Amino acid sequence: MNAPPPRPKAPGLRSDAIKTGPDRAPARAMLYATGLDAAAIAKPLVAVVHTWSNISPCNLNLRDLAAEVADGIRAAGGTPVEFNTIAVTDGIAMGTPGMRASLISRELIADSIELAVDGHCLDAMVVLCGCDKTIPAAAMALARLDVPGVALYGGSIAHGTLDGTPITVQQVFEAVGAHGAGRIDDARLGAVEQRACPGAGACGGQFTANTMAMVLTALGLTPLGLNDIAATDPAKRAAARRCGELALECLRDGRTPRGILSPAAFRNAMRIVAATAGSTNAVLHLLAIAHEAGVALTIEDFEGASVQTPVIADLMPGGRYTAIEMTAAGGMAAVARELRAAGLIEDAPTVTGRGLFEEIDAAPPTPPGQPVVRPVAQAFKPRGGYSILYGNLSPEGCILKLAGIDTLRFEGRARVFESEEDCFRAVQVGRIEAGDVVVIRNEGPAGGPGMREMLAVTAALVGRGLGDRVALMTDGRFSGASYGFVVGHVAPEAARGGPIALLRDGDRIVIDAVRRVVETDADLAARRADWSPPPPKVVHGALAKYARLVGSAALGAVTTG
Ligand SMILES: CC(C)(O)[C@@H](O)C(=O)O
Ligand SMILES: [Mg+2]
Repeated sequence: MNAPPPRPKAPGLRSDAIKTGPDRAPARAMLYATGLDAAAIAKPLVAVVHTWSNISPCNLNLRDLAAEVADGIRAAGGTPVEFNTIAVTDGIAMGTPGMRASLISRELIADSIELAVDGHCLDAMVVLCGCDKTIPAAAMALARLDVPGVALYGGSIAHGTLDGTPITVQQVFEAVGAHGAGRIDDARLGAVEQRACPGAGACGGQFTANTMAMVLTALGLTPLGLNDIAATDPAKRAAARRCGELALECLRDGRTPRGILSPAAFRNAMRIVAATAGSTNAVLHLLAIAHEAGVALTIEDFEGASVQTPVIADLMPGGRYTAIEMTAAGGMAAVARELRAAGLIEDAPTVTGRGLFEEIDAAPPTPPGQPVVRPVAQAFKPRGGYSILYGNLSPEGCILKLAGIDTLRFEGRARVFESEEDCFRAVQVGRIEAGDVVVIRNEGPAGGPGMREMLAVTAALVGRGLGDRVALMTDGRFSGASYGFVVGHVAPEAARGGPIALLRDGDRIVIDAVRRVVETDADLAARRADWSPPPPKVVHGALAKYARLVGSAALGAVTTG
């Protein structure tokens, strides 16, 4: 890996470059026009970056929080400068061609934060993020820019309730499968759909957004506890204000992200993901964040973390509880406290200037009798929620999600699909049977392009009662709400000649988490001569540009050199 070069740090404020001296009069004229006076211009200019959008609940509260951040910045002696960037909502795009934009948006968000903050020589930043890709993008931008900064997650959505049971968007996706199989009627599907998502906030299980929010805290980029606060909890406003103040403290103390993003911080983050059976997207995103921070992290490091770390939180999709119930049970501090007691996380610097252990000590005690988080000695599962496999079908490595399943080996016959849509249709019309290994290819970072999440398919399988009787492998990825015997991120991907491209219907496939292999006895070498790369699906625009630039999923699917 090429470590990114250190960022030059001149004495004084970065923003002096745009506001100090006679030459800068035009820039000052612009700033006066925005309503600032000379005193405000002289202060540190602190970016308030957010991914607000009203297309979905995930980022809906971020404009309100941005106003609180700005107040915090002013109170601490800075001048806030607000701008927003985009978000692509997986819960809306899922199962459609639009989902190709999802992972690509991660790079665009990180790039746009870089360009806006560097383009105006801003001194520090607070990034407010809400849904899956906006969170890793915030961390990537902080690591890449290395200006003093803080990230804050807008918070989880509350869960809905149906028949007295908490439900989330996961149950809506699964209801689609149950409806397709004739197990529920239109009225029931309508009730699930109406009740699952009661307001602002990102998807409410240990799906990608909540997993990545914990990752931000474990990495030290958000003060412990603040990401646990739900989107609609009035306490979120005070948290936002605090982050505004904190950005100024970081600037004053010279505390920057790369000083926080140590190898220990990444080890802690991997352990938190394993212990909460979180989203496999965390593997992809942590590799990308490490790439920006210049920290050597490999996909194989995730296996070590997962083997050593039992699942100690009983969270959807594999477990029973929602994010709101997790927060009531003590949230991230409760998990971190148990992992620390078992020697499974390390002390590491955080954005507050205090170490992670000091933050854990200062957090409210874990409520007695809570059912969600257990001590390591009474873990729900002996090992973490994912495993990294290799073999003749994935020489660079791929990810098996272990959340929600007890099987460690699956052997079956390949049912090969060239796209998610083809596979989804086959599931919905009942053409997939117990014992099949569903292969969905040409959905990788370059081939998709954009490495779509296969939630529509995995949820449809679960909804038909096939979740533990069918395996799935893909060069695409999974939603945090996916579970079942599913292997994703198969690398190299089909479009770049990975062996998954050579599979045919009926080939015997073995997926074995004990031997850590994904393999076939089909004579792949003999088929190689007949293979040629598929033509690009998109030839113009952002998707085509991404397809040309993106690297392997086993390296985080990054586009920066
Ligand atoms: C729609 C979801 C549940 O947010 C999904 O995209 C995820 O990755 O968790
Ligand atoms: Mg997602």
